[in-house]
Amino acid sequence: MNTATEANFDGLVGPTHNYSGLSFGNVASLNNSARSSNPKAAAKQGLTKMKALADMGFVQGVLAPHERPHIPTLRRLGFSGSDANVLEQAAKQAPKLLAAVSSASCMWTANAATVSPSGDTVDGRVHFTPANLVNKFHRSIEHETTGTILQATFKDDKHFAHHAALPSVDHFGDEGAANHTRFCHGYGEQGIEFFVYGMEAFNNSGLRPAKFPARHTLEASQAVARRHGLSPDQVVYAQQNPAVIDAGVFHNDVIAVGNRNAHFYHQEAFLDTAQMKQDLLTAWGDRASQFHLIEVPSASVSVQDCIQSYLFNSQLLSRGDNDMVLIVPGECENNPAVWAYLNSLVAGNSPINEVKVFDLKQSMSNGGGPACLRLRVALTDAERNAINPSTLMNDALFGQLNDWVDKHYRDELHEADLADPKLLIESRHALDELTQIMNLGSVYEFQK
Ligand SMILES: NCCC[C@H](NC(=O)CCC(=O)O)C(=O)O
Repeated sequence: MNTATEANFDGLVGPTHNYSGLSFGNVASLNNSARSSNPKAAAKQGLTKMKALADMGFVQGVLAPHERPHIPTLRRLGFSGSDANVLEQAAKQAPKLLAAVSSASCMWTANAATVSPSGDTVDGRVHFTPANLVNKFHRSIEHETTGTILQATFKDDKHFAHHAALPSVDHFGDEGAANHTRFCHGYGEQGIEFFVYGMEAFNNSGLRPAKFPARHTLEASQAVARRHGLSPDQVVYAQQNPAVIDAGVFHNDVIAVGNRNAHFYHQEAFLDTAQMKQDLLTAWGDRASQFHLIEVPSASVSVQDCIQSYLFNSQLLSRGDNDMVLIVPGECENNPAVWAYLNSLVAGNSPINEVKVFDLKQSMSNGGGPACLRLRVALTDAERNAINPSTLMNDALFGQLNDWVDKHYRDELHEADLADPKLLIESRHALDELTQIMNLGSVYEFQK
């Protein structure tokens, strides 16, 4: 029998993880700028979550971090000389630019790409489009390396199709799977791909947020759906409520999460909730009674509580039919309204039967919870067997990566440390070794 499963590929936190306040519209990023970070703890918190999921029986992969500070970008922007000179000049003349090219933001792999499983695509392959992340300069430099790492992980073109990112311009602002969910009966069957956008680029009369940017456009999602060869009647689009973007919900995965036959979302998440429900149920077809719309009312959990706790930035994982576990960050347990809601949810008769809490404080302080840290890839057995096996989490890889973090990572980093030429050298040594551990080949510019 062809049993398909959902794999989660988490971003391994890079050695330059820091808080620089780079993401306008992301409340945690802005509130924690100027704080010092702990890259070693950040990487270990992520590894602990990955290992726990692997131990629970889920297929768990690892995506390598990018080379940071990114000297090639600084050269493109006019800095020259040796790498040490480039760094020194940038630190002196444009420290905020240096912070931007040093961010470890590629750890949030929900934003790495949009993935369409083979059950949904016209050619029966798994399709990947790296997200251009054009709305934030520090993230707009990720997609090329992301594409290279995805290709080194999902190598076999019989099974996997890799596209380039969409044009890097606001009209096609694409934040990848942070705004994309798939509903299905079994992971190998044809599913419904649900794309959520912040605004329409080519329709000036459409509603838009006023204070914070809409990072993702409808036109970007439509282009991804065309490229991936999705069947139009299996695609649903919905606009995010501009008011929640203005409150700090910069990605839809801060206020909704879906899996198989369950959509778990906040009452205020969408501009037109009734339409969203109707469109999903129409696409689902018969057996509509098996589709769970779990709407959390504002009276139980406010939008502010969603943003503070990251209740919906959780991983909704299937252990079997109608049996799901929700992976939430520690902040949910510390928020009385959210914790009370979660306790009533698991006691009720939704498919969500258990909640597991993880400490991801280092990532959360930049606005990244459990769901931001993972890219979901539904895979058939044949596709799973075609993945680079050195990227899959198990006891051996967990041990190796923890030792590697202990050897190379600092336990304190301030924005000012980004100018330290030793940090650049340390990071390159670390990544060079990582490409051997994970059998990636030469994926970084400094290796070429
Ligand atoms: N899906 C979660 C993404 C979080 C990410 N934060 C950041 O890039 C903050 C980086 C900083 O401020 O140092 C973002 O906003 O895209």
